[in-house]
Amino acid sequence: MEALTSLKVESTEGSAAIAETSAESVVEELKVKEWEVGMFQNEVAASQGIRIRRRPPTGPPLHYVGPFEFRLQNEGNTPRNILEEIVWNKDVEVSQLKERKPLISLKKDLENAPPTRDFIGALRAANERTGLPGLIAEVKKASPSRGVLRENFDPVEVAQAYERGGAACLSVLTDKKYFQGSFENLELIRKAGVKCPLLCKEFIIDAWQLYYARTKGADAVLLIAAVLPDLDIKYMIKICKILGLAALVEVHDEKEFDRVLGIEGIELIGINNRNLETFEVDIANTKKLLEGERGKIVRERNIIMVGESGLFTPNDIAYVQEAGVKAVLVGESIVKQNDPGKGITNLFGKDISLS
Ligand SMILES: O=P(O)(O)OC[C@@H](O)[C@@H](O)c1c[nH]c2ccccc12
Repeated sequence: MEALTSLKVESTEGSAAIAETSAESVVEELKVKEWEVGMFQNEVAASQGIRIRRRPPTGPPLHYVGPFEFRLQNEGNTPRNILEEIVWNKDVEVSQLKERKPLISLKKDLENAPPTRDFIGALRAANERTGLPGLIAEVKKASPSRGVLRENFDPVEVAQAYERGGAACLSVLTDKKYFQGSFENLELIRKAGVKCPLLCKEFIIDAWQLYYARTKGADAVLLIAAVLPDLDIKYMIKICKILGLAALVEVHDEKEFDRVLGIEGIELIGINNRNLETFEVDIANTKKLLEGERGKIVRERNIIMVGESGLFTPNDIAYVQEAGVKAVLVGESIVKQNDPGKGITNLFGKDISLS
C-alpha cells in the first residue's frame, strides 16, 4: 500500500514536471516570437529613415537560434541616444501598465471620461484674437537636457497661471522617469476645472496609450515621427478621431516632414527645434522646414503648424511666426518664471490675457 502511494506521488510529480517544462518552452517560444517581431518592426522603421530602434531592451532571448550577427550586434544592448533610451523604457512601462489595465477595462473607463474639448479650434481662435501664434504652454517640471526647471512645482497652480496669462492650450508632461511628470498631474489639472484643452505630452508607442490618455482627461496627444513608422501614425490618427482626440504630429527634419505630409487627415504638425537625439536646439529649424514647397502644401491644406522648443523672447516668437507657424509650444522660458502667467506676457512682449 505504501509503495503504491509513493509511486502515485512520483508519477504526479513527473507529469507536473513535464507540464512545467512545456509551459516554459511555450513562454520561451513566445519571447522569441516577440523579439523577432521587434526586429522586423525595426527593419520597417529603418526603411523609412527612422533611426530609433523599437527592439525591447532585453535583447534576444537566451536560447535564440538566429543569424549569428544578430546576437553579436545586440551584445551590450545599449541605447544609442536619449530618445532611444526613453522609448525602450517606455516599452517596458507600457507593457506593465497594460497588464494591470487591459484595453477592455480601459474601454469601460471611457464611459466616465470627461468630454474632449476642441484643441485645434482653441489654437485658431487664439491666433485670430491676438494676431500672434496661439500658445500651448507646457507644464514641465524637469527635462533630461535642462534638469529641474521649477522647484516647489505645483502643476495645478502653474496650469491656472498659464490660463490666466492667456494660453490657448496646455501641454502636460506625463513621463515620470525623464521629465518628472505624471498622469496624475494631467488628471488633477483637468479636474481643477482648467478650461484650456490639454495635450498629453507622452512618448506614445502603443495605441493603448491613446485610450489611457483619454481616460485621464487629455484632449490631444503627441505622435513623434522620429519614433513611429507611417503605418503606426495612420492607425493612431484613426483611433484619435474615434476618441475625439486631436493629434499633434511632431517632426524634426525634412524627411520626417515629408513622411507626415504623405499621410491623410493630418491637421496639426509640430516642428521641434530640439533634436531629441542630441538635444541641440536651433529655432532656424522651423524656418528651414517651412521654406518652399512644404510651406505651400501646409497652407493649401490649412494645416496648423506649431513651432516647438527653444522660444524665449518676443523676437523668437516673431521669427517663427514669420516662418509660418500659427501656434507655439513653450515650456522652459515660462515655467521658470515666478509667475508663469507673467512669463507669457514677457514671452510675447505684451499682455495676451483675456481680461
Ligand atoms: O522647454 P522648451 O524648450 O520651451 O520646449 C517645450 C517643448 O517643445 C518640449 O518640451 C518638447 C517638444 N517635443 C517633445 C517631445 C517629448 C518631450 C518634450 C518635448
